Amino acid sequence: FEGDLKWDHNDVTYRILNYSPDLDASIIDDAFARAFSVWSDVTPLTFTRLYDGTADIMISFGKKNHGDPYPFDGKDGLLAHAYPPGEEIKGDAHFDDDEFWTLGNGPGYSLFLVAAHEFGHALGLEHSNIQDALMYPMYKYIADFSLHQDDIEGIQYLY
Ligand SMILES: COc1ccc(S(=O)(=O)[C@H](CC(=O)O)C(F)F)cc1
Ligand SMILES: [Ca+2]
Ligand SMILES: [Zn+2]
Ligand SMILES: [Zn+2]
Repeated sequence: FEGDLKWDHNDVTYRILNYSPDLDASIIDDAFARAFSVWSDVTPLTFTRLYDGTADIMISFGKKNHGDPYPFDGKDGLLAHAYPPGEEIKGDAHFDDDEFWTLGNGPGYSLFLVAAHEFGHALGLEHSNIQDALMYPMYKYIADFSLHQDDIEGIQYLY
């Protein structure tokens, strides 16, 4: 998706519009908060959760056609997508609720890992060609996750 280079402010806001039935809402809230802290740990960015109105990053779960020109595809395949910074839908992150969202190493996809990757896009990052980088375009479960140097260099170039 095309978009601006980066946010023109460091105090980025987000709002969780709806939830997946796969995990308890408090678990989802925490997974998103941890995914944001991946990026705030290495930049001057702060992330504040809003409970109404318009936030920079509007987060939602949807299936197939979910209101934008990029429909999801049922189980597997596309897991999620996010728009680069900007107004309106730009910056927003959508998660395919035909996936089974989990956190551990069991079946399904880690909501934390996928969200951390999507939020990278929502901050302006493109894909990495380093397989161990978070921004590598293929999902791979990682137990004790930490950002790769390539991810850190990418985000610190922007902010
Ligand atoms: C590690 O995090 C992700 C890896 C791959 C994906 S994806 O397979 O859904 C990817 C979307 C993306 O790169 O954000 C695909 F092209 F749709 C999402 C998150
Ligand atoms: Ca899918
Ligand atoms: Zn979408
Ligand atoms: Zn991606």
